[in-house]
Amino acid sequence: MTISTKHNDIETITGQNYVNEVFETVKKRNPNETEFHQVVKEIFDSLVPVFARHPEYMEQSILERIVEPERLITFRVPWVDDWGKVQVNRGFRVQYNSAIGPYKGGLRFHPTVNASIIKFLGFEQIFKNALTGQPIGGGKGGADFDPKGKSDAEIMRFTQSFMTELSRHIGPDIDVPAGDIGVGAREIGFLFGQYKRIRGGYEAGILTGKGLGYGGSLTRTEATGYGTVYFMQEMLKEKGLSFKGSTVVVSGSGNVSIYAIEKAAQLGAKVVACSDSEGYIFDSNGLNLETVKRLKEVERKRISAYVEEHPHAKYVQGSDGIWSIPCDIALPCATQNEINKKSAKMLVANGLKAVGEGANMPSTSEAIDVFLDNQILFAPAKAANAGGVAVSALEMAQNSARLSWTFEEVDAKLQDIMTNIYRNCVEAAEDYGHPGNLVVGANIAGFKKVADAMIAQGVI
Ligand SMILES: NC(=O)C1=CN([C@@H]2O[C@H](COP(=O)(O)OP(=O)(O)OC[C@H]3O[C@@H](n4cnc5c(N)ncnc54)[C@H](OP(=O)(O)O)[C@@H]3O)[C@@H](O)[C@H]2O)C=CC1
Ligand SMILES: N=C(CCC(=O)O)C(=O)O
Repeated sequence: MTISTKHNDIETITGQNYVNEVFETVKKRNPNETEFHQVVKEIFDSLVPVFARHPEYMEQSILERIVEPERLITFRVPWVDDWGKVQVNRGFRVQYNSAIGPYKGGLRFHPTVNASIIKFLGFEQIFKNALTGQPIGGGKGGADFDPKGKSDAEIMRFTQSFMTELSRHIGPDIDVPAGDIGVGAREIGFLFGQYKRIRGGYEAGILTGKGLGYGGSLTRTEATGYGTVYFMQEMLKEKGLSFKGSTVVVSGSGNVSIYAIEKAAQLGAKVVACSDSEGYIFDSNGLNLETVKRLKEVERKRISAYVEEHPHAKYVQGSDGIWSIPCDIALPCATQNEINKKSAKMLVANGLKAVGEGANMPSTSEAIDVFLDNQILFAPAKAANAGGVAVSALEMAQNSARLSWTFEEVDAKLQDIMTNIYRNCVEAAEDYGHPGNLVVGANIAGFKKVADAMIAQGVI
């Protein structure tokens, strides 16, 4: 069905004109949302060659539809701190796109969370989830709550208040949240308990990243970090490179970072540095991961405490400085825009061979240009870090079937998924005239799957 649109002379409208026109509308409709604009521009620019071959997407105004969330919910989150003082935070959930499945995406608790952050993460999630091959749509949520320094009791009271509101909008076949920055096993547990209390029934599939004792999946904790390394392994292999014997720098020291370090080391790499939001550690012998895990996952300490146990190591204040350390492979696994143009140039000058984005949008667009212009192997976030949400979808499948797979079974599925994502990105890049550019490949491969489903389902 061809719907006539304002583009009545489609043949003269190039894909770039169409993209530019819609992007201007996006900026006007979403003023000052810089992170959201950044991710939209990257994805839109990748899609230009698609419209030349598929004018039907322009005729159906697919960009105008896909960039506008199906709904964005904000809500008040009141809670009482340990001194009896009432605190108020703002909660969000963007239910971005359900063309290929229920909304699926993490929850981020961090003081910087706002509509722009949630929409950038949610828009990115649509295409990431499509790349996994799993039946999951795109969503994301969170709150401007800072978990750092809060007691377990305060975390519980905040998450219970947050879920009291969010529970109105989610369900195992509607919207399934999970973890992200500031939302780990502890927070997921409290969220699940409150949801179960409100629902009055046991809906295991309402959240993923659950504890193993109440419906969680083996390998989910490791999945994002492992998956990033599995994706990189595919990319390196094609160039005769490997993690074995490579020097690696990994930013962050949270869930994604820790398990990227673990898998890289298992493959024979020497991981010499990691960071947190206050600074980074450098250990020329290779990081002692057991120490990092205990400091971060058990004692909830700053990464600076590492040097008290390993005095030969160095702690430097300021997390940005980590990119001055010479390495073969950089794995940014902390947060958005952590690698800028200056850091990218420094990495390249120091002998960088490959980048794997474990975090969401960790490289600025200028940094990506530096990597691609210097033929650095670049694994973009929506492809490289899709292992987490992919195993979340496997957790949903296990919950639906009321069974549990072994660690090895899930890990094998994860490896297959990451290999397929890599192949699909390579093929899409070649097919649309950008061989080797996995940014373009990932965006096109993810977009086409969602766009075709949207067209099949009519103008809704
Ligand atoms: N968890 C998941 O399943 C997935 C997560 N991701 C992405 O991976 C990244 C890390 O997430 P995750 O490991 O889950 O989160 P965690 O909260 O477990 O860890 C986040 C890490 O990044 C650091 N960090 C956070 N904000 C900043 C900042 N502004 N500057 C420097 N460092 C910072 C934190 O340091 P500090 O402790 O000092 O705050 C911490 O070391 C995020 O971009 C997330 O969106 C992507 C796919 C899946
Ligand atoms: N935070 C995540 C994981 C989302 C999920 O597992 O639903 C991401 O893909 O960015």
